Amino acid sequence: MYIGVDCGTQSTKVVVVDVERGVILGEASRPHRLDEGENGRREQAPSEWLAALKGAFFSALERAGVNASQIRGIGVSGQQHGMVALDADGVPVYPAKLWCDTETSAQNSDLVARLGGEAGCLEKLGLVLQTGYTASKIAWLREHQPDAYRRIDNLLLPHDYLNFWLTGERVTEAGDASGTGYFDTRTRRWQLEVFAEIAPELDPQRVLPHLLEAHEPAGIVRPLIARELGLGDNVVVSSGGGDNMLGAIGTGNITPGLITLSLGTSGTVCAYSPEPILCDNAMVANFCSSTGGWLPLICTMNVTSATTRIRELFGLDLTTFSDLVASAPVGAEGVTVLPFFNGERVPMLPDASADFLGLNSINTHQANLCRAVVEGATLGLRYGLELLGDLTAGASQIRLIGGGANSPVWRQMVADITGTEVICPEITDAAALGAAIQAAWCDQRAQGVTLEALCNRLVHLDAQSLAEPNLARVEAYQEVYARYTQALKQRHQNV
Ligand SMILES: Nc1ncnc2c1ncn2[C@@H]1O[C@H](COP(=O)(O)OP(=O)(O)O)[C@@H](O)[C@H]1O
Ligand SMILES: O=C(CO)[C@@H](O)[C@H](O)COP(=O)(O)O
Repeated sequence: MYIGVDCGTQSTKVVVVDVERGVILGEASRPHRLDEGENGRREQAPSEWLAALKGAFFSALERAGVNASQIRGIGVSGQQHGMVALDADGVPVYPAKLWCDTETSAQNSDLVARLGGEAGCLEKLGLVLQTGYTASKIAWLREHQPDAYRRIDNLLLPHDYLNFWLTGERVTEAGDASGTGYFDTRTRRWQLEVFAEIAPELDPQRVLPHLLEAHEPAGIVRPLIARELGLGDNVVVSSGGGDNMLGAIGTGNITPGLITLSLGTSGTVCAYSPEPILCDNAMVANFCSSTGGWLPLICTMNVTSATTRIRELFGLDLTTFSDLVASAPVGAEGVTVLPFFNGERVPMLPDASADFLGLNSINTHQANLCRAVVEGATLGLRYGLELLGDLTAGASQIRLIGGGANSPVWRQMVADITGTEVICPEITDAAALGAAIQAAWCDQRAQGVTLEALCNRLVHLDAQSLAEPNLARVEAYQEVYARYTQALKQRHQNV
């Protein structure tokens, strides 16, 4: 039995997997709070992740009917980019600034300029720095919290921090490290010249975690934690990775030809490549995978965060919201929403706010507003999919994951807006499943067990979730998408 953990933005999920029988035995989640403030500040206390992990761990085991002593290995997936800066005692010097924090957009623009603009970033890092990546968060801390900055002894990402708590080891791997902004995604090594530009006073040998290969263990669960969780001795913890990297494993996206699309707090689209990617469009993140390959990706910042905002504004539960979305026509009678409540990464508008366009006395009602915000979030992902261009060539199916994938209405909308067949894995929290699969790979690789074999055994698609594009709606969405891109163009001109 193996455990997969996924520390997302809104909650931490845990799955228990029986690898021999190829079944998921139980899953559970626990929420965390998001601390939002002026100027795009979005932070979380890492202690909340630990509390959520423990709560979800015990609950998932109970649901699975499994005793913790039966667990052989754990894999951890985490929201990407978050800055977890620890002091010499392993205590955070400041709350974790998250991937969706845009308070550091000025520091990001400054860093991009100092690295020689987009071309300089591509040459040095293999990707263009974006607000949200870890680099500008460190630069921000240096400028705004110099006392905390001076106490930094280690710079980890959320999944590294959970691995550190489990094992006591300060390590990372290429998938998540590629979202720091001080890592060369082509050579899979830290980029020390760029790191010195961001944090000249910090010694990279001391503060940057040791880089592992994806199949290597982060360590063994330390005795104190093993006792607390009821685990046996020598439980292995795999390298883990960013949630998008482990979501790719959990959808079987470990060879070219598939697209994984996530409707989580963020929206992401990614495709696997066995070779390094050097897409020169600054919005494409040329990340590494957590399997030894590469995973070019686009990320939009306002997906379920945006739909939840409107749903809660109207005081609706998920079912009523979904029914209202389904009741409105394609295109919401001319209402267009650019849902950039949190600023946006793709398109690159970190300081943007949301726009509701085309409202008139006839079309302004709940159903259209609900549909338009879901359409706006989904049209943004089509825009991202188009940016990936040839990187998704040959892919005939979208594997849909994340909380929003539980909605049949949304699944059909993704199929109609992208014109591509959509299917969900049995478990929409594919990142947690991917983490469990990676843990089994790490533990059983020496016996000749391959990642491909494990994915074949454990990634089951849910035939009930299949959504085929409806030709009439695909056609209708061409015009809606044109309206959306026109609104984007207008927005860019106004920035
Ligand atoms: N049936 C559904 N329809 C629409 N949204 C849903 C549905 N089920 C869950 N969600 C939304 O999914 C979000 C959580 O998604 P998740 O992928 O777990 O996020 P994260 O990993 O970023 O924490 C919540 O905002 C929740 O409201
Ligand atoms: O920043 C990115 C990807 O670059 C986000 O995708 C985060 O990794 C957060 O993921 P979710 O909480 O939405 O799953």
